[in-house]
Amino acid sequence: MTSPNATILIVDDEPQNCKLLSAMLKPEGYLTICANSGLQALSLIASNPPDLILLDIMMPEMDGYQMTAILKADPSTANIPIIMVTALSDQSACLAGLKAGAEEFLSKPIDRTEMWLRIRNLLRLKAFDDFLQNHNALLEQQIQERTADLKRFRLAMDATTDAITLVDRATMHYVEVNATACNMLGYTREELLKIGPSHIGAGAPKELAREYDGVINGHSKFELKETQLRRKDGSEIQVEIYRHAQRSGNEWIIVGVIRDITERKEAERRMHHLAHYDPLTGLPNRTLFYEMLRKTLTQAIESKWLVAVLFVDMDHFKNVNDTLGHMVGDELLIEFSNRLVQCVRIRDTVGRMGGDEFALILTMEDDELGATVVANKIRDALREPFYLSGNEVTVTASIGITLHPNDASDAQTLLKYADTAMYRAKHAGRDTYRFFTAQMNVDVLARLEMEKALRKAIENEEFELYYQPKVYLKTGRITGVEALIRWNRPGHGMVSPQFFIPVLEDTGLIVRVGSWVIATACKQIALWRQSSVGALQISVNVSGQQFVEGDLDGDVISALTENDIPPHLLELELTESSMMVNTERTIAILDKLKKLGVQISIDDFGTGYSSLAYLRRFPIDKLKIDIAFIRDITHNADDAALALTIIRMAHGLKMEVIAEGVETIGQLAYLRHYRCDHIQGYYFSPPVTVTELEKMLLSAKRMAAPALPWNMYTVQSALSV
Ligand SMILES: Nc1nc2c(ncn2[C@@H]2O[C@H](COP(=O)(O)OP(=O)(O)OP(=O)(O)O)[C@@H](O)[C@H]2O)c(=O)[nH]1
Repeated sequence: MTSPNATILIVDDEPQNCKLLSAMLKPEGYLTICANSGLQALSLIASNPPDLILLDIMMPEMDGYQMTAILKADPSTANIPIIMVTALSDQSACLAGLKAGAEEFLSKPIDRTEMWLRIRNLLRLKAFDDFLQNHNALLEQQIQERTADLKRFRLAMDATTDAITLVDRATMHYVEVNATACNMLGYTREELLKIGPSHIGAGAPKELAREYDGVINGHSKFELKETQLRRKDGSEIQVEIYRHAQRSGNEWIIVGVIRDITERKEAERRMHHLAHYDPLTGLPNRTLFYEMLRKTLTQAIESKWLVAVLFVDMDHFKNVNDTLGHMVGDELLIEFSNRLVQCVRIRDTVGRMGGDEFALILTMEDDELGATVVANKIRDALREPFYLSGNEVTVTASIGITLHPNDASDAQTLLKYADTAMYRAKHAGRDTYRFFTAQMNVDVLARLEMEKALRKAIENEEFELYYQPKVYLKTGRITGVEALIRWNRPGHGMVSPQFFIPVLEDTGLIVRVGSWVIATACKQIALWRQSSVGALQISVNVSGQQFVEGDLDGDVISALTENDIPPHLLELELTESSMMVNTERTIAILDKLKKLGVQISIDDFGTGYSSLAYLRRFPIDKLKIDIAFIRDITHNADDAALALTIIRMAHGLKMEVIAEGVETIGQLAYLRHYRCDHIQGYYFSPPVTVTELEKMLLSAKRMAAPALPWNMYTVQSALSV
């Protein structure tokens, strides 16, 4: 402070001296305070520090030296300049004053100008000193704040889960890295600060420099890049780098925030795999298969290749699931897919379309023979049994083949056509292949048309029941009838069940139609009971789907109660294969109905599983020998032997036997001879309308016993061979 109104403390035990000095200073604009002793002075300084002290040396109690020493020892007063005022003229007193810490001294008598000059200079120095001290304190505070900031920043940098790196564009070296960067890359900080991003596989130096310049020049202000980095141990790490440029003086610093995305990438890879591959077999799923087929077709058009799509469906796979369980079914699907893969070349594709359906893409340079070769290869590969959890299983497959460009040129149509051709192979008896033909398309459309018409037929009640009599061989009398559905399709006349039953089965409509048959048959039983026809048993055919998807026991029970008829007048005819679906449930339903008194019969016996031992689990009253064995019974020894075995075994199990499709007297004679219980067939009557049947019943039509022995000798000699 140089302004004259600085405060000056005058310390002198002589009040006169104080007054004199005050009088000298006031005109210069200084404020003065006086103290008569050292102690008073110290107390004044403590409450109101002056800018300068004029201090007498010789004072009682505490002299000027002592007071100076005290003030200079205290940091809060050390910078107050002290001028010692002494009457002593010797040099040693002055030096002692300076030694004690005083800045200046004045000799009495005091020269006004000298005093003014000294005071002014000391005040100037003090002001400068004060300024320096303040400035230093400020700088120190700033440094402390910066250090704390940096510490916080470092802590934050090190605490983040992202790696942060600062690269000097000029040297392409790291100039700063956080702890996460070190952990992520497996280097120490010191090691990283000696290298640059190109050392850890971020890119070739030139390429990286180009990228950094792009960031610097603002082509991409913030740039996000997915890449791989190499750890110190050589392992790779998937990262996402977010980069931006920061100017630092004349240099550019590239700040990189690096995130480890290895897990995310793995999850993405897994999701992609799940979305495109079948988890059971590991084969491409339907989605990926389509994609691959589309790509193959594009390439094939360019290269003028032929492409074949094969649709492969296992035959009767459901039986494996139902008899050996789903786990074994799964095992079979895996093994089956392995065999398919082995049947094709590496460049071909095998995919799983769902369930037991697989599809293949084959590219061929010449003709469609290649497709036939593969289809046969598949069939041959399936000849060997599969060994699944201790079970030996043999399966066959039905294969549909379609060709590009012959049949279609887009993936969807090709696959649809291959599927259609596969169905044709199924209908042809399975274990075979079929090429798609234009006629198949026509058939498919006709089938769709029929499906639509059948839905309408259910609503409009266009179905009718015909009845075929069953004759008891001991009496020749009609003891029951089989209800056979007919469809009186408007504009088409009577449609044979062989055309529409498979469509009802495939579409699931059989469940609704099956219920209708049961209800209608029961109504008819009731009507006959009330008429002169009397009690007559009707058997109805039941589909496996009625057990699984329908409410068979509910349908039967309500039809019986609504019409108030004794349950034994209703017989359910089931095929062997329908009993193999969901066996436990089927047995439970049949047991329930059997307990009520409903009769159970096995239809088409001999064509399916044909294990009597297995069938013993079911509550069966009657077996119906399939028409296929009856047809040639009189001249085919095998058929005759089989029919005989069935009759004997069934009787052994206390079941009755009925033969269907009996058309000739020879067949009748054979069956009667070997004690078949009932027959049904054109020999006695074809299926007829209710009216015709009623006529037959009322006229008590019966079957005369054939005159024996009708070519029985031929049959017997054939059997004895
Ligand atoms: N074990 C197992 N079974 C499956 C799987 N996916 C579907 N299925 C079963 O596969 C069967 C497919 O049967 P379908 O093709 O309709 O009939 P099928 O018995 O093979 O008879 P056809 O094809 O007419 O010869 C059904 O019973 C499904 O329940 C699966 O991943 N594992």
